[in-house]
Amino acid sequence: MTPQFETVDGRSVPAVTADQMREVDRVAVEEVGLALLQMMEHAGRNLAEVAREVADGGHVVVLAGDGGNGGGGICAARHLANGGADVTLVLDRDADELTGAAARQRRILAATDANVVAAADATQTEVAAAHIRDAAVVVDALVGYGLSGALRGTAASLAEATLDAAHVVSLDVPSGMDATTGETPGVAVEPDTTLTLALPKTGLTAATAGDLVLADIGIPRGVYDELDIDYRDPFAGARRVWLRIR
Ligand SMILES: NC(=O)C1=CN([C@@H]2O[C@H](COP(=O)(O)OP(=O)(O)OC[C@H]3O[C@@H](n4cnc5c(N)ncnc54)[C@H](O)[C@@H]3O)[C@@H](O)[C@H]2O)[C@@H](O)CC1
Ligand SMILES: [K+]
Repeated sequence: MTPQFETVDGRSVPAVTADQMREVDRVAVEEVGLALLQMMEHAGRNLAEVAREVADGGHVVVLAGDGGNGGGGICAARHLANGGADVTLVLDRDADELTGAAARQRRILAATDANVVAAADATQTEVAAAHIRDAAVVVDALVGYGLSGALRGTAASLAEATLDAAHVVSLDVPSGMDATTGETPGVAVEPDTTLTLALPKTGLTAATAGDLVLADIGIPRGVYDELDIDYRDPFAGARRVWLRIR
């Protein structure tokens, strides 16, 4: 049965599959004119605020991959560093292997004093795992709705290391979980909190998502109308709202 999502004051919020969310992003960019980096800035800012609240002055470790999910995580690392937080970014590859928006976010982050670990080999993955164990909060931005098959390689090792972390906040969906079905074909992060973007994803459940927060990334309702998604503004002027899953 597909889970039903509602705000804590009872407003129903439709859920979308990965394919539907890909279409939302496509229409937002190609037909409406939003830039990916604009939406990502809202994602990263929201994520940084949630992580900062949980960390309460402690060390924040941000795990990031090379896609849109990783880009949002690196953006959050910048906002955390700008605000004076003790933050370490852990990449699941060498920094020069990043592409697109993630590479752009990494370049901007270089102007902060955030610590960066590129977990490209076993030694660096062990360094990263030690950071994860000691962190007040770990931000999981390895993979979002772009997951293909079981989590592999360094991303899988880092996800495994989060299972012992004090508190994990996943961006959009837990890495390793299929955003549409909720299935976990291999290792997957088990977050305490999930910050999902724009609309909840159909695969999120109370058991897998932890506490669920929905973040506004600035998509106007015309995008949802174009795709026949029954959208009623859940935010009422707030940047994010808690959701209940039934
Ligand atoms: N409106 C948007 O388009 C926005 C999207 N954002 C995020 O971007 C995500 C979608 O971005 P993408 O389409 O780039 O996809 P993702 O970032 O979800 O996933 C692609 C990345 O994951 C890796 N990957 C996929 N399957 C893997 C596996 N089994 N093992 C290891 N690595 C794997 C790929 O190599 C690639 O680096 C969303 O979930 C969302 O969180 C936000 O950052 C900002 C705004
Ligand atoms: K994630």
